[in-house]
Amino acid sequence: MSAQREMKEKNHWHKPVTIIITVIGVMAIVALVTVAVLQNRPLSQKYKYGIVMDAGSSHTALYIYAWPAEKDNNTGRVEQTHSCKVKGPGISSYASNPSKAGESLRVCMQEAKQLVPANHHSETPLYLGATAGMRLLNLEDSSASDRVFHAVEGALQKFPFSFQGARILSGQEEGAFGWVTVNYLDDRLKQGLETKGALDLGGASTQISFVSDTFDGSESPDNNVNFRLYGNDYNLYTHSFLCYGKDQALRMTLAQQTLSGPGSILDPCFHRGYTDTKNYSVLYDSPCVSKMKPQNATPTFTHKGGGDFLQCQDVIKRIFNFTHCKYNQCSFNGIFQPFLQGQYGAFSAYYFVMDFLNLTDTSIPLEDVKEKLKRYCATPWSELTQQHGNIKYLAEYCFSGTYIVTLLTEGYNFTSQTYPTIKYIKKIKGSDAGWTLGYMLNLTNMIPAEAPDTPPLPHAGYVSIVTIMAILLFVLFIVSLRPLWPRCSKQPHII
Ligand SMILES: Nc1ccn([C@@H]2O[C@H](COP(=O)(O)OP(=O)(O)O)[C@@H](O)[C@H]2O)c(=O)n1
Ligand SMILES: [Ca+2]
Repeated sequence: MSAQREMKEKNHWHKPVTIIITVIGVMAIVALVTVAVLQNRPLSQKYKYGIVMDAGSSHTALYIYAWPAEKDNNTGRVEQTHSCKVKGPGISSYASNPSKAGESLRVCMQEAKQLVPANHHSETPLYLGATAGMRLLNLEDSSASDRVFHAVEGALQKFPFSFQGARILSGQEEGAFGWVTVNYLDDRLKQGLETKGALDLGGASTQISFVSDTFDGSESPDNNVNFRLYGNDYNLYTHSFLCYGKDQALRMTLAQQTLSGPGSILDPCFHRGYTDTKNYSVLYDSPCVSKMKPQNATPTFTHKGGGDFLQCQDVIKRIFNFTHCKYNQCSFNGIFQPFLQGQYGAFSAYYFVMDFLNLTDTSIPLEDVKEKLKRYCATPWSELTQQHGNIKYLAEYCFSGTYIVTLLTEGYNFTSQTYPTIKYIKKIKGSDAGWTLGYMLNLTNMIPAEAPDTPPLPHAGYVSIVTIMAILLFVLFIVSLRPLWPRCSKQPHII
């Protein structure tokens, strides 16, 4: 009994002062770590928003983007949180009734109003960018395109967002911003990795954009866009072919076959058994073909399908001009193009068409792709309508698939060897591939020219080091109290 009491008395761990020191020590560590962690935690996830409307030749789409508020000029990733497809045709189709163009956007705008939190409305920028449909309308009748823009702007200003204007993008902008989008979403820009080329196929124009080591812009300055992003310089080659989107290319191919104004044509790009009566004045109502309009033609012609891939390739090739090139090398129509380099992302109609044809897998050899197209084009129209019903664009997929293969190989010079460098893509990490995201990133200065300063340690590493150091300090403190420790556990026996 007395030995036990004596031991208790000698055991300083039971002294109130030691207990108090230990408790204070533990509390100090907890407080220190808590303050350090809280002070440096990633700030709470408040978001900022941006809205871009893509007024394409065939339709308009609205995209909402969001990003963490504290990181807008830094490392945060901007993501597409919503998209809305406007009902009806593209705004350029409302040339004779502009107010309807404005009205058509209302449903998607209402949706955006619901989805962006109300307290963010006034600070959310809203952009509308128009592409080749409006470029063509502007060429054809600039006051009609002004009226469409006026109506569209009036409609968009009625919404509580920060409307930044509606304008036509140049072909270079459309190509370059598509390239920015693909490489931003792939995280290639921030990490300074080799970039991917971008291939965009629209209805009225098509873009090719890529970085080539053999291109410095001197040979063809019009095709050169320079960027400095995250501390890296990019010398981008880009070209937009107006009229070579798939809908205008179809018109040009039809125009090629109706130059002499026949009453009926057998078109190899349409299926056997397909027949339709078309209006000459409608077919030639576009600056892409208006000069080819046959004289003294009947008002209509019968459009019949022949279903022959190889012949279809031949008529498509006729819309490309390969005869003159004042540069070392050209794609077509006398346009300079450097050597193809690296990987490519092909989106918009490239994806829609190849997806429908089950040909998005580019590990399928090019020869097999052509073989499959040959079989598809030879499928009778009755068989196709039985299989698919009367879906939109069904009659055009033979033409569109053949056009894509011809544009890529004959136009841009992809070969059987380089075809697998193309990937048909719709989305990257949840955001649609297209020019809209790149356009917004540029206008909101969201991609810095220089690499942002990053903290020397990631947050988790920082927390671990603070915790370890605090525990170490406490252990050192306890060790420094050694003279106060109980002598030896065997002491009671000695006594
Ligand atoms: N589901 C869809 C949606 C669009 N598309 C096509 O994709 C193209 C989109 O072009 P766009 O309206 O952006 O036209 P541009 O102004 O970019 O030339 C059009 O040819 C549409 O017909 C498609 O094939 N399948
Ligand atoms: Ca487009």
